[in-house]
Amino acid sequence: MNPQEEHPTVSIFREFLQIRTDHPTPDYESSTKFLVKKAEEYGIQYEVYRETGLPIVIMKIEGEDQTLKSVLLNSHVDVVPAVTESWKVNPFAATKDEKGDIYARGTQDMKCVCIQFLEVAHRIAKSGKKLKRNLYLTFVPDEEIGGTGKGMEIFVYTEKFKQLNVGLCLDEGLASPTEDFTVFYGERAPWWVHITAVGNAGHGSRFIEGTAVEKLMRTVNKMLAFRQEQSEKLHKCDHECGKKLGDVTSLNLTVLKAGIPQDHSNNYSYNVVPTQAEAGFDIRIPPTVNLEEFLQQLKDWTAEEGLSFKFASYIDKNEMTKLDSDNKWWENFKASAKALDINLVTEIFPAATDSRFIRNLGIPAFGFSPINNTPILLHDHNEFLNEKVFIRGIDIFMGIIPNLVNME
Ligand SMILES: CSCC[C@H](NC(C)=O)C(=O)O
Ligand SMILES: [Zn+2]
Ligand SMILES: [Zn+2]
Repeated sequence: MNPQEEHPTVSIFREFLQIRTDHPTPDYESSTKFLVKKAEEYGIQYEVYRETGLPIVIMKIEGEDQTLKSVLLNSHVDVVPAVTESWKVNPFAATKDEKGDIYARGTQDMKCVCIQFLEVAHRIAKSGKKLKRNLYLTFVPDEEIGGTGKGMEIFVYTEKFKQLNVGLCLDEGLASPTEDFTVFYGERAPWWVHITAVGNAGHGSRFIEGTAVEKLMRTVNKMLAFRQEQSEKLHKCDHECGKKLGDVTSLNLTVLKAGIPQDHSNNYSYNVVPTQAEAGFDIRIPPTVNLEEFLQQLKDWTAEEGLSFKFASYIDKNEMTKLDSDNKWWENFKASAKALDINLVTEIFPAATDSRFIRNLGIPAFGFSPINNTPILLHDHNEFLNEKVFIRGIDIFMGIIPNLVNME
């Protein structure tokens, strides 16, 4: 290839980035059409599964032994919205600068991995050599809005998923700003809690007792005190004991509502004590925390009369993938990394991915995006990935995935 020419897989990546799969109205029909066309071109078996209500593209490279558990490469095709005014380029144009940095929403999260997985399948199919196990690729919708409803949460309970007979799943990780690569073996449980307080009304000039806001504030303050404890645990300990964000419980007050609107012009009735006040928290709980005990903690925080809560996101089970010598997949993965001379760092993913639905079925899953020496820019403005890092990622996957699929 002429050094001036763009690597063909980079061109495919840039084309895929231009497909508008951003929320709130992801164009899944176009991404499906794109992937199907590639599968046809590469001679890879595929089907478009629509039973969950949105298209899931499933590709298969048949292995020698159908009785063995398969390897699943799962990626989501949707991306979060981009605030165009805050970007230095159009976030859906996949502009490449003189350094080879490609700017677009989804460069890191996770259209890079979609195309890397596709290229790995392409190379395996092209080689004509059969691997031991079945290799599947799934391209799923709606991960960015939780994977619930029509996404992975539903798909993993279908007969179709069962038929895939998955033994190991690879899914997204995060970019690493250093030379090392990060592998995620679990993630924190995302609990989104909406607390409502009701209390007494009255004139704003009086000392009204038992107001909704007062009750809510007491709870909010208890929860923020817990937040402070956890933050100190992370920050005070950072250098001494190497705690990472994924090892502590984070809690953010992300919704706060009270007050009686007066009209439609942002005015409030400042002299009316409102009877209702609400707070929403984004809580992320490490898999080492007992979720039943944490639920009890939440009940204790909201025990005062007039307070209630409901979940906007909740899981009562949060399995990790064990990284011990009994996990042959992990041993195999590590051996490949060693042969590639890359250094792996293992962590708990601080946010949520579709892997949680896989791990909760008891299936091991690794979150791994082969991106190093790159700032973590998922969901951020000016998200980018360098083309060389992207291409090296395919070689890294080629050094890992066939070994996993060939595992005895
Ligand atoms: C409750 S599911 C939400 C999923 C989203 N995932 C990422 C990677 O940002 C999150 O963690 O907020
Ligand atoms: Zn993602
Ligand atoms: Zn994301």
